[in-house]
Amino acid sequence: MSLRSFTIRVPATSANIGPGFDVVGLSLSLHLTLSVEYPLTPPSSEYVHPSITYTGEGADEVPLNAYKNLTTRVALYVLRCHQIHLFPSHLVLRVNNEIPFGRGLGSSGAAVIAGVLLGNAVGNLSLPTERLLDFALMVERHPDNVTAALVGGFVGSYLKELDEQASEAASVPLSEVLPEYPPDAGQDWGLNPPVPPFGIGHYIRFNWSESIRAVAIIPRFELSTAKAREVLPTHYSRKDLVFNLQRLAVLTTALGQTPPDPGLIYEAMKDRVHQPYRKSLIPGLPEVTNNITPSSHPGLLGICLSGAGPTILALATSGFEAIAEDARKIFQQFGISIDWKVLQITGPSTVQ
Ligand SMILES: Nc1ncnc2c1ncn2[C@@H]1O[C@H](COP(=O)(O)OP(=O)(O)OP(=O)(O)O)[C@@H](O)[C@H]1O
Ligand SMILES: N[C@@H](CCO)C(=O)O
Repeated sequence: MSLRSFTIRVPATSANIGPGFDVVGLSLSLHLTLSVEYPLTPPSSEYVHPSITYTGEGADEVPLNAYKNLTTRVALYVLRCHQIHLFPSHLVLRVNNEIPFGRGLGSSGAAVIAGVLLGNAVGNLSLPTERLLDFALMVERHPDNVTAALVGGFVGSYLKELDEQASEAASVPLSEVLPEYPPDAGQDWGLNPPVPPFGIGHYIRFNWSESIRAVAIIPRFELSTAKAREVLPTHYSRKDLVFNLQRLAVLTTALGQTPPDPGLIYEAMKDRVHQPYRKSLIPGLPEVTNNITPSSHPGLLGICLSGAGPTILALATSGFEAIAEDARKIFQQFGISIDWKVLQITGPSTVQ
C-alpha cells in the first residue's frame, strides 16, 4: 500500500511586543508538529474518519475527534471551500505540541495555521502564502499571531478594509466557518462555507538583530484571549494612541539594529492600549515590567506582556537567568508560580 506522509511544523508566537497591539508578532522556538499519513489508495471502499493522537502541551484537554479539534476543523473548512467535503480516508495525525495553551504564546494561532496548511496539503490545493493567510484570518480575526506563525520572524501586519459584501463574508460567526459536526451528518450548512475574500491580510517582515533572545516568563495559569480582550476599552484618548504609535515606529527598526540599544528599546516597548487594562487579570504584571529594567538587569532590552498574557516576554542579549529568577520572586509575592524559557526567533511554518 503506498502511503503519503509529511510533517507540518508551526512556531509559537508572541504578539503585540508592547505598543504593537494586534499589529506585530514574533515567531518563537517552540513548535506545534503534526505528522500526517494516509494511503494514496484507500485499502477498503468504506470511508474511515481521521484518527488523532496527541502528546505534549494541552494533551489532557484537546479534543481528539477531528470534527471538534481546532486544527482539523480549520483544515476541513479550507477543504470545503474548495468543494472537497471529506478528509482523505484513513488519515492518521500524530500531534506533538510544545506551546502551552492560553498563556499568550500563540497556541490557537499555531493550531489555526497548522489546520490551514493541513487542508492545503491533503487537498493538493497549492495555495500561495497570501491565500493561506486569508483562510487563517477568517478564523482568527487579529493578524498578529497567525501572520508571524505562518511567515516567521518579526512581522507587522494589517487587515484590509473590505467592501460591504466582503465584510459580510468575513464577519460570519466562527461556528459557521468551523462547523463541529461530522461531514456525514447531512446538514447542508457544511457544504457551502463562507469563502474568505481575497487579500484580507497584508504583512511585512522587519529586521531582527541576531543577538536578541526572548525570555518567556510563563505563569502557571491560563488566560483565554477572549477574556483578556473583554477588559479592553472600545475608545482611547488621542494621548494614549500617540504614545503607542511613537513607540511602535521606533521599536520596529530598533530591534533590527546591531548592537540593539536598550536606552531606545526599553521605553519603546511600553504600552497604553492593552497592558494597563489587563493588569487586573495578571497580578504582578506592572510590578515585573516596572522593576526589571536595563539598569537593574544588564543585558535586558525591554519587557512586555506576551500576546494577551499571562506570559511576560523579556527581550535581552544576556543576563537571562537573573531576569527570569527576579521575575519569579516578584510573581511569588502575588502567589503566582512561573516557568521560564529562553527562546530564539525562528523561521516560517514548514511542510516537509
Ligand atoms: N494544538 C492545538 N490543538 C487544538 N486546539 C488548540 C491547540 N492549541 C490551542 N488550542 C485551542 O486554543 C485555546 C487557547 O487559545 P487562546 O487564544 O485563548 O490562547 P493562546 O492562543 O495560547 O494565547 P495568545 O493568543 O494570547 O497568544 C486552547 O484552550 C484550545 O482550545
Ligand atoms: N493582539 C492579541 C493577541 C492575542 O491573541 C491580543 O493582545 O489580544
